[in-house]
Amino acid sequence: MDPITLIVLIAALAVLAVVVGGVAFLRPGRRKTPPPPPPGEGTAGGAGTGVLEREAAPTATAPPVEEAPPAPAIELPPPSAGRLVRLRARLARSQTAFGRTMLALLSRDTLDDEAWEEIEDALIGADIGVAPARQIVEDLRTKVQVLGSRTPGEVRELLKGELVAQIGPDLPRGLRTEPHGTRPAVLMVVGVNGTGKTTTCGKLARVLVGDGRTVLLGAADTFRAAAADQLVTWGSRVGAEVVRGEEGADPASVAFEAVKQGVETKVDAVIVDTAGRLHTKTGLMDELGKVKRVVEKQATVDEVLLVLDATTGQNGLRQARVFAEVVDVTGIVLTKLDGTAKGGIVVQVQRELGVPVKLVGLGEGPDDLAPFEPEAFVDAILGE
Ligand SMILES: Nc1nc2c(ncn2[C@@H]2O[C@H](COP(=O)(O)OP(=O)(O)OP(=O)(O)O)[C@@H](O)[C@H]2O)c(=O)[nH]1
Repeated sequence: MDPITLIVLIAALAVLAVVVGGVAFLRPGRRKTPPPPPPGEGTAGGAGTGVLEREAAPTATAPPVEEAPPAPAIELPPPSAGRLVRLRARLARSQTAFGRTMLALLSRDTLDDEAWEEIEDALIGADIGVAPARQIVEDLRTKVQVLGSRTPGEVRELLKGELVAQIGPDLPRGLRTEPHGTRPAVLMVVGVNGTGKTTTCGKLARVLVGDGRTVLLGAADTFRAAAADQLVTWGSRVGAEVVRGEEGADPASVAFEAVKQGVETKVDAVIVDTAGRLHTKTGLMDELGKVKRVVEKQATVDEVLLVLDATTGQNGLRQARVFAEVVDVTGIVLTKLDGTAKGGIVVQVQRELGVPVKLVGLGEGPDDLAPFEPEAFVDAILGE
């Protein structure tokens, strides 16, 4: 091939290459796929290319994802220590009339027989009971004679000493809530309906959770379905499971299941709410006795707490006595102390039933249940 033909051939090949390359470069569908749009973009149509719109289409038409309802927030109640001091204003409101009367009477210049009688009447009026009232008056008379003249501070200390002594500062008031190895502590709550029994179970669960324990609630008050519903509400607020049965189910079987589940799930404490119908003493004895027996097949019953409404006075005390006769009560929960000026019931109920008041209810709020402390109680009655 001569050089001229060769040059012409090379030039023709070069032109061909440029034409083919240019066509290839201009062909559609060879572009790199762009990066996915940031969330929320590129799915709404509008300015995007056809490819992007087609790819985004499934997302745009996907059924809306149903949002799960927000889980209820689990509350962490405050610890129980010092609660009575924090709640003393509740007591003061209802009790200071008694405290003020007593201090005024004892501060009189002359304390004659009539004055001492008035003091005794004021004590009896506060539901302290006749025998303890007489005892207090007798002691105070002797001390006042020894003292001679009395300053208001001395009068207050004298009275405080007498009231605390009658309440019994050394009675064992601690709740037994420690688990036994892998077995939970079991607390049974008994008492007449309407005294605040179910509310007490709920508040007690909060007390224990606030003190760092895990709790399971047993709704063995199968007589009133609303009581179980109430417990479920209390439990859900602090993350405590509730074992309940059908309305009218055997209370003992619910209590058994509750303790069984408590053992299996290794909670620290099981609180069992019971029905408090005062049908007949034998019926009550059978029912509570059976509940206790079946529970004891799996765990020790550490506390049987009797709930008593402080506003019901003698009548409430009479009913409470029936419970104390059919089960071995280990402690009293005195509710509604915020609604009575008769705080002396603490003294009477302990004497009558022979068990210490361990907890007091001072309102309808969830954390208005406090461990009972005699000194703080008397301080609240007498005012600071
Ligand atoms: N003021 C005040 N009210 C209280 C206290 N304790 C409970 N109550 C109220 O008393 C009412 C009765 O309480 P419940 O717990 O339903 O009574 P219960 O004894 O369980 O009654 P049953 O479930 O029928 O056995 C409720 O309105 C409570 O809020 C308290 O210490 N102070």
